[in-house]
Amino acid sequence: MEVEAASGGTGEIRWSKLGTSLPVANVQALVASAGELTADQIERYVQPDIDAHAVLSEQSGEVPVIDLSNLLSSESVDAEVAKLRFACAEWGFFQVVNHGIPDDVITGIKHDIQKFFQLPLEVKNAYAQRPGDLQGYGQAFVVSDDQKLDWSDLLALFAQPTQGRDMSYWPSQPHTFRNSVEDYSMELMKLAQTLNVFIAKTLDVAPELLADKHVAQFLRMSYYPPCTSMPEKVLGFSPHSDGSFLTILLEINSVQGLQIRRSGAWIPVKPRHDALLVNVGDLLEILSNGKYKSIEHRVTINAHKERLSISAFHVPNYGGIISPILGTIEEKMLYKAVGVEEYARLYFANKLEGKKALDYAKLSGI
Ligand SMILES: COC(=O)C(/C=C/C1=C(C)CCCC1(C)C)=C/O[C@H]1C=C(C)C(=O)O1
Ligand SMILES: O=C(O)CCC(=O)C(=O)O
Ligand SMILES: [Fe+2]
Repeated sequence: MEVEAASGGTGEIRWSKLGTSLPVANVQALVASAGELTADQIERYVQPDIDAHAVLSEQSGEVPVIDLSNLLSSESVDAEVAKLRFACAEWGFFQVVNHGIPDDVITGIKHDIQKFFQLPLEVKNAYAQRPGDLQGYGQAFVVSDDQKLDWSDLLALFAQPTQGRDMSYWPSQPHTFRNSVEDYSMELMKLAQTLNVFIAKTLDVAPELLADKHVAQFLRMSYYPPCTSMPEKVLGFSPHSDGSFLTILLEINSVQGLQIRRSGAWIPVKPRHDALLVNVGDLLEILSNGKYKSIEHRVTINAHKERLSISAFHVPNYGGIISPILGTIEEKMLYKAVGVEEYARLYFANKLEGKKALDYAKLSGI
């Protein structure tokens, strides 16, 4: 599909004006400059407690796998819905296979994101975040001069609804980039809506109640450079839960790095070339009254290989309100009703710290 090269988002869509991150060094350039990092630079990235001892690699193959073709077939739907319910309730993460996204769309986005991050810094900087804006090339969630920094760079784009896009942030190099992102974004919107229908089934609520929960889509393309000198001391993405309703992740180059927190341990997720990884976000935890948990996760860094991924955060309308829906409340309401804008503002105003943002929505007693 052709993407128009217009610039400027529409006035009523204010998603990306949610604040900004403090400017910090470009990590890819830091690594490419090859020289030893100064002690001050090292200090900004060294994490005090990575609990490497708590990594349970033997459980890495256990993340549930959901077969979308089984959900779409009348003979197998009930059994697959039960698997989906288990995945959302017990893991908060699942791999989706037979997701129906055409191979050329996946190949295109993977290729073009890799090409974008290979461009010279000055070319990428033409899309640098501007003050007050979440979108663009840079870093996120840096709110103070003394916090630990993540070992990664990112390109963040507001992708849906299309009238909210600011094309001045959409790279025109490689020349296929915009079309690849457009095609991938549209396919993911369809997938998210389909998943929504079945998530509603797992909660025994009418699908219409979830239909407006995936209206907007924000894309984060992450580049995690290798770190030869101290890979076990830095993190590509600090522990956090996603502020979205549902996140869909494509691991671009199959380098392992993502770990999810389960029973106090960290479980590495084995990349699967044939799957998309889906996770429950904070807003779905609220809507399901805590039946489904947005699970804390983090990204570790490889000593020799770069890692790339694209996360698609699906969220309701900016003006929407999320609260536990009837049918999910067994005894009492555990979360209060929260405005999506209100939650988004809170989420971006602070350093990501595990599931701390969600405390805001918790009613006392939990
Ligand atoms: C882990 O990152 C996120 O969860 C996230 C989510 C952002 C959002 C909300 C918390 C509420 C609704 C809107 C929105 C989708 C923006 C990340 O968003 C992007 C934006 C930047 C910058 C980024 O790094 O990821
Ligand atoms: O890169 C990854 O594997 C995960 C990224 C992530 O957690 C996020 O974008 O929220
Ligand atoms: Fe995440």
